[in-house]
Amino acid sequence: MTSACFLAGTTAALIPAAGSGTRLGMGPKAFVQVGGKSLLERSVAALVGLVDEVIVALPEGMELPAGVAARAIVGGQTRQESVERLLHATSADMVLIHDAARPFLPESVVLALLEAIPETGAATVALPVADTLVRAAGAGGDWGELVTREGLWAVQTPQGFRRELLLEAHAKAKAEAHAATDDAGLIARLGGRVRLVQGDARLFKVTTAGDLALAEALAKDVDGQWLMVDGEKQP
Ligand SMILES: Nc1ccn([C@@H]2O[C@H](COP(=O)(O)OP(=O)(O)OP(=O)(O)O)[C@@H](O)[C@H]2O)c(=O)n1
Ligand SMILES: C[C@](O)(CO)[C@H](O)COP(=O)(O)O
Repeated sequence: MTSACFLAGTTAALIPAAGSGTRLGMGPKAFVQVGGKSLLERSVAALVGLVDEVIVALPEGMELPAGVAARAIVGGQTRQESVERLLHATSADMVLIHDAARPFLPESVVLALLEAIPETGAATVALPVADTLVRAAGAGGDWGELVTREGLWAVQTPQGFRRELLLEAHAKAKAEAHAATDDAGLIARLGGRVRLVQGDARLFKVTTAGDLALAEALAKDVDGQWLMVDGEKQP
């Protein structure tokens, strides 16, 4: 039984961490460290204790850092393939799919997601878009057309599912050679209801160097490494 106790049956956290981090350019991104801990270590630590097991998909030839409370499998050539392999590596009733690249995962968000899954069997964290959006003109560089942000949400992870439901959606996507960038969309494309759960700005995905700088700063705060002088945080 999960310590969260929202769900009947067992729950597994499945962490796709087999990416090459091309846009960051520092090698396998899950192993990049912020504040002395890898993105992977931070993502696993945020889930251990809230689920019954944690499984990580790693690049071929790589191993989990010592002390990480999870087991590892070899990931696929795409995130979609890595998740499919993770789904087949567990018999849990419910699964949480969480990018290792989103290392700052508040417990409150995990609990809210776990509570949302039973209604439809599929839920994802997401944030309402707060910026003005524009579609660039041509190859980019110039303002093209305004895109209304009304009703738009930016999808984050974790995403939570009845495992059988997501297995079926992945199988259909594979049979139809449909490539997707996330998992909830695979359920929605088949007409399944997906609950949107309020995410958190701290759940940003470390994708580029700018994100890494933000992650370094947040890691200091999260790890309580800020020096406080007269009530002010000092870097
Ligand atoms: N074949 C892959 C590709 C991606 N991922 C994982 O999926 C998450 C989101 O992917 P992304 O942020 O795009 O990571 P990368 O693919 O490593 O980045 P890039 O696209 O810049 O190469 C990451 O935790 C990444 O490790 C994975 O498990 N298997
Ligand atoms: C799954 C995801 O994090 C939801 O926003 C996103 O789609 C991953 O995209 P990436 O290009 O694989 O980083």
